[in-house]
Amino acid sequence: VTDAATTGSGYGVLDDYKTLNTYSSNGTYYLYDVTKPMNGVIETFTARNGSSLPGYYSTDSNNSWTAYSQAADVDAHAYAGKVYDYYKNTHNRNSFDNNGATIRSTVHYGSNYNNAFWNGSQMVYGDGDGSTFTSLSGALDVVAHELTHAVTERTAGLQYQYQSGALNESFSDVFGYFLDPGDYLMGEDVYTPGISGDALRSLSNPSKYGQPEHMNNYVNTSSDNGGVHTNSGIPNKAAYNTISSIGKAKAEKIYYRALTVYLTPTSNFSYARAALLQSAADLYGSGSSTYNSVKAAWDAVGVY
Ligand SMILES: CCCCC[C@H](S)C(=O)N[C@@H](Cc1ccccc1)C(=O)N[C@@H](C)C(=O)O
Ligand SMILES: [Ca+2]
Ligand SMILES: [Zn+2]
Repeated sequence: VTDAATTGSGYGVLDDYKTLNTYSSNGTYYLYDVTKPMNGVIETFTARNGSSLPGYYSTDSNNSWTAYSQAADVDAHAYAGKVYDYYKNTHNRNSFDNNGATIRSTVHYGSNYNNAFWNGSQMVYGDGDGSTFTSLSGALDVVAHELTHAVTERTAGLQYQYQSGALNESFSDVFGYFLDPGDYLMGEDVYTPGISGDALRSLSNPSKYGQPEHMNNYVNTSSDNGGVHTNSGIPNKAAYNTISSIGKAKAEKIYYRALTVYLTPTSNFSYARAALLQSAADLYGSGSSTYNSVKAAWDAVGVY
């Protein structure tokens, strides 16, 4: 019996049709993408609403992934491939370890689970409860957020607490924007399916969703690892200021260089400003308008 890379198709969480890089073996099709360079693999599993990982390979009998129960699998797989392609094509990074590590996702994690995460080895997505979230892999910015945690872990290693943790969260949101640049919203495609126009967070208006957007409003708390999902509003706003003044193409180069060259596990907001300024100087010159825009972006959020 021949095993082979195949092309399937199906519908995502938003009922959107897409083709899929799959694999056939012994008459069964797998969400197993072998099309990436240097034998990189992207593979998708289902936890079948349990909590053991990775769970079971997502399979189909005829390579037509059209069941509603498969929509989360379809998007986790397709969007992981998109994020792989982004890091390779834009930053010449071959997977999160820059050495072709297998990118593994598991969907249908837990019951009514309103979150997604990187567990140090793989991405994990809940189905949501249908009110706060629908299946979280249905949003490209969510997938990019989670895979960027893997990149951060292998590079800056920003500790997931207090200011370094808020930076960790912010870099995941910012690369979520770079993958999904149609808006400055985060999670809008899967957040509150019954309500249109809202989002979990906004990079342009963090305060719209309860986040501070200036250092004067930094929230001192021990919950949520020191408010990592709250205080990320401050670097998120600085990122919006940067992107809106210098454009996406320059901003993504500066952010990638800061993350991979300068940031460290204990970097705080002030150090992130310095790292981004140094990256801007390296790439565009210290007297450049680009450099001055990054400076102004962080001045505006009160981080020096
Ligand atoms: C398991 C413990 C929590 C891990 C937090 C993960 S990394 C996380 O930040 N998940 C994102 C998911 C996301 C990303 C982009 C857009 C929408 C939703 C997140 O922001 N989770 C929120 C709900 C949170 O944990 O507060
Ligand atoms: Ca978005
Ligand atoms: Zn996160």
